Amino acid sequence: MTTEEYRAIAAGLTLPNAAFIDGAFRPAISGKTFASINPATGEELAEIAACGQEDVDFAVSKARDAFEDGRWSQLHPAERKEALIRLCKLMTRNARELAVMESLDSGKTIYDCETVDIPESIHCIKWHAELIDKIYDSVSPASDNHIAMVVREPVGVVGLVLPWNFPLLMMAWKIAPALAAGCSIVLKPAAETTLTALRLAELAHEAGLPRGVLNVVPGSGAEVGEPIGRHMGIDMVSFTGSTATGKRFLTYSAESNAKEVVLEMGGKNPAVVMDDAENLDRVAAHIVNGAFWNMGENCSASSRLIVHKAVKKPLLERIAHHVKEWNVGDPLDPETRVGALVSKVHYDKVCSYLDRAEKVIVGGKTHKGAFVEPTVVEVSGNDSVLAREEIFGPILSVIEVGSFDEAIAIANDTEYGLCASIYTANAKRAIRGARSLRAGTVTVNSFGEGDITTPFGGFKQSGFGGRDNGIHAHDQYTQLKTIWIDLSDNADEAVD
Ligand SMILES: NC(=O)C1=CN([C@@H]2O[C@H](COP(=O)(O)OP(=O)(O)OC[C@H]3O[C@@H](n4cnc5c(N)ncnc54)[C@H](O)[C@@H]3O)[C@@H](O)[C@H]2O)C=CC1
Ligand code: BAL
Repeated sequence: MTTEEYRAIAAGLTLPNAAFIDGAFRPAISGKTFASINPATGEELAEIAACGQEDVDFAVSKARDAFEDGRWSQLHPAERKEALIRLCKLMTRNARELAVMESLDSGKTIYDCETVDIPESIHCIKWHAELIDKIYDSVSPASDNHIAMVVREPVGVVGLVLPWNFPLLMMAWKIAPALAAGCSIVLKPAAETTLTALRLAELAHEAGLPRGVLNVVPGSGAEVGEPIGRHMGIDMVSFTGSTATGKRFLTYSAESNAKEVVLEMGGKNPAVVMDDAENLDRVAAHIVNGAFWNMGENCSASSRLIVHKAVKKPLLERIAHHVKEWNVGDPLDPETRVGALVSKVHYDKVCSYLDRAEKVIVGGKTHKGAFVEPTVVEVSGNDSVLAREEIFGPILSVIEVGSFDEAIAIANDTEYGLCASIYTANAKRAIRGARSLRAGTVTVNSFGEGDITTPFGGFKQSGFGGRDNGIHAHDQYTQLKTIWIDLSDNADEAVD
């Protein structure tokens, strides 16, 4: 496919612009709208329904009706599985359209949308669909006179609040296990990136998901996110986004109905390179990918390079070489590897960090239309603002160290604990490092987030209450029930 061909698809798209509630597109009850902007061009893509409290109330009541009457929650697991598999087929049939929509809305490269975001979203939904009729309950080892069943039940109506960096993929990470478990959903996409969420809800309806089960309510954090967090009719919230906003959901829960809260939040993820790391060229390629993939707009981005002084110079030379492969350009050009940042607001934030950079080693240029070159900066130490704060842009901060213990101490000297990497040829060091790094995912001699089979979430202020992905994701959307059955004939025994 060429850029012109992608542009032609973009020009022919019908963009969804209304809330999707109870199986139908609906304008906001207030009639208000907000503009959806293509960050690469600054052009308006659509006017989207700006929902508020009354739309959230309506969506929750429809989700509750759906949950209580069992049209999805009590459907035979095999039928739930079939509906989700039909959804995957529809997504596959519409994959190119979804990829172009995602790229236009977020500034992500069409290359990533086509090779990661859309196929991995489909894979995620399929994986959880296949799991539905394979997870089982248990019987506890109670006494001979009793039998105790430990069963899992769907948690009920769940609120899902999404970020803008992987709009469709984060939706898949959350709706797939929630729907597999039998929950009903009220979902808020980030205001910057609403299009694919609305289109996916429409496709789910076409695939046979009953009305009211998957509701998408676009709008701002204050007008839709907070009402979801505080809603008395929502049993659980799963959120991905910044740590500051994530923590608010704990307050919302405490001040409303003590709903369960699962938070997947920020990261300032270290990549530790020891003096014995093998194949520095390969290490450099991983570091560059970890730092600059998805424009660095990634909670798991390796944004801090903690490198032993013995290999710093050759490693930085190889990093500078690999950065050249990450060309900045039109997101709809299939050759582009670094697209636009998600918005002008976010671009300004990333630029403000660049302005504070003490020593730029590679990159550093910015271009109108929210483009920032992959940039490597050397910082004086881990106290530098560039080493401490989540920038969420293509900026890699380099910190020099002299020993393994110093490297681990600096790696752990952060409020975050989402991901970490260690590069070393020494097996003991690799294992000691992996055990000492306080992060939910540690990769050895590579960058990555695991895959759909492995739980994803953070330690410290990166995560709270549960994990996305893997079989563990089901824990978020189910609750345990004990059913204790008395088998005795004797009334006295029964009291025991
Ligand atoms: N961990 C991650 O994956 C992400 C981290 N971030 C970080 O957050 C920074 C700011 O980006 P934002 O888009 O402002 O992130 P955010 O955390 O504020 O937004 C995430 C979601 O929460 C909603 N939200 C915002 N304020 C809310 C509130 N008061 N109550 C309820 N919901 C609310 C947003 O509308 C969005 O749907 C980024 O620069 C980045 O550092 C942003 C997106 C994803
Ligand atoms: N990288 C997937 C999770 C996130 O960025 O929020």
